[in-house]
Amino acid sequence: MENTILLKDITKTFKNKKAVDAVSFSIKKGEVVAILGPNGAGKTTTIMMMLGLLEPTSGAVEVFGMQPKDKRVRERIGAMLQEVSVIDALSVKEIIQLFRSYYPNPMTFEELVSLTGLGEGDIKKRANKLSGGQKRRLGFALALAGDPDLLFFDEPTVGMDISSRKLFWETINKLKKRGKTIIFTTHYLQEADDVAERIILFHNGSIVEDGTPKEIKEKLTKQSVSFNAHSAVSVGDLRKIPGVSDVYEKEGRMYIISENTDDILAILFEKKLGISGIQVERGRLDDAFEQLTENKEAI
Ligand SMILES: Nc1ncnc2c1ncn2[C@@H]1O[C@H](COP(=O)(O)OP(=O)(O)OP(=O)(O)O)[C@@H](O)[C@H]1O
Repeated sequence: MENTILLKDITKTFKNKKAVDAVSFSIKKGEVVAILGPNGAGKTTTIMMMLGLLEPTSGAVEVFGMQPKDKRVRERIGAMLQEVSVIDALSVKEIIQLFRSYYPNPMTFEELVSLTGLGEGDIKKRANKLSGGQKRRLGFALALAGDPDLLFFDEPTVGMDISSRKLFWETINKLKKRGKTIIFTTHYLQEADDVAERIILFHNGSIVEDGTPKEIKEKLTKQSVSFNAHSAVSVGDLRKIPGVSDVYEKEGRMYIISENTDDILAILFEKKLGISGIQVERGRLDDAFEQLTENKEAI
């Protein structure tokens, strides 16, 4: 399948600081990719290089097999970056129409309004009269104006209320169904877990993990069996069960950590301990993320 994006050994140095350090990856058409990592990990810098807004110090970036700055590339890209700066003197409608005019095959105005949830009242307003959330919606509409094949969103849901967030991700799902390639960053890991097919995890300018949310969680988090604690079952006894890596009691529940929760459940039933309220859980992406970035800090 055609690579939409190809990064070959990209490094970006600001003065003496390596913001991005020898990063390589490719993204295929139609992929929905979350770029995650703590503050300062190099996410925005990488996105800026993919957009052709920053030049790499070394390495090469290809988008649709061309240089990111190529006009033919620009016409197929939409981006919503952290700062939405617009022309204050124009109305929302005028700004959207202006952006539409830059592209050969723009989305219709009506579709842009409906996809981004801009209301009747909003489109008449001048840009400088918009609330933070309305500004994000306008930024979203401008990113979609050219009906692009490739979309970038840098922390898109910051400053959005819950319903705006829901609408935003619903629209992303619609765009995904249309075969668009979508790359986004977020600090809300649940969003990445829910929406992304692939997560590229950055830390200190390098990629430390690249895989599906499921793969990353399975690799980095442990499974647990928990049940309502009761006096007949002690932490010490549970620790003796083969395959148990840890046992602890928290808020009235007993947790058993193990790589093989099926075996643990079988043993618990066999012992007829009379336990209740059983749950089997896998750690969340937050846990994986925390573990990974903490470990790397120690190295
Ligand atoms: N224009 C610049 N001049 C100097 N240093 C910069 C510049 N832009 C970024 N940096 C540095 O490069 C590193 C990576 O920054 P970047 O903005 O890419 O991180 P990020 O992962 O997007 O972080 P955040 O989650 O905070 O947005 C940081 O240490 C940052 O201070």
